[in-house]
Amino acid sequence: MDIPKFLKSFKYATHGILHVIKSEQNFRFHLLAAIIVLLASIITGLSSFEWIIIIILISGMFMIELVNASIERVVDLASPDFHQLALQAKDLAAGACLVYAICSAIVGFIIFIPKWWGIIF
Ligand SMILES: Nc1ncnc2c1ncn2[C@@H]1O[C@H](COP(=O)(O)OP(=O)(O)OP(=O)(O)O)[C@@H](O)[C@H]1O
Repeated sequence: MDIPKFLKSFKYATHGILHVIKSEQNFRFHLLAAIIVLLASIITGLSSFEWIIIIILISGMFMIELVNASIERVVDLASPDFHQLALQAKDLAAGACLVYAICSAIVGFIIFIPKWWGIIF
């Protein structure tokens, strides 16, 4: 196994994540939302299964935002001028992020609302 090559791939991946944090406002918003959800999870007290769901949802959101940012860059490179297919590629990727965000919010409500219900009422 080529260990230096393996370690370099971590370096490149870290560069990609740092770049997207610096350049993408949406990613920073999701980072803030993830911190709030993690704090709420700690304060609320979740089961192991619920923690697994929350971690999958948060990491999934980051993954899809990274893929979306990647698609945006490839589209800008391939089609700097207006093109209907460029528009569709970017809108489809943005749509994928929206579907996942809505799904995550619904699952979050299903986990948290019953736990908070007893505290609030
Ligand atoms: N080359 C293009 N041809 C046609 N439409 C485009 C093109 N580039 C962008 N668009 C349209 O403009 C929208 C916004 O594109 P933009 O590149 O600004 O991405 P964004 O979603 O605002 O993300 P970011 O703010 O991170 O750049 C796209 O979703 C698409 O509808």
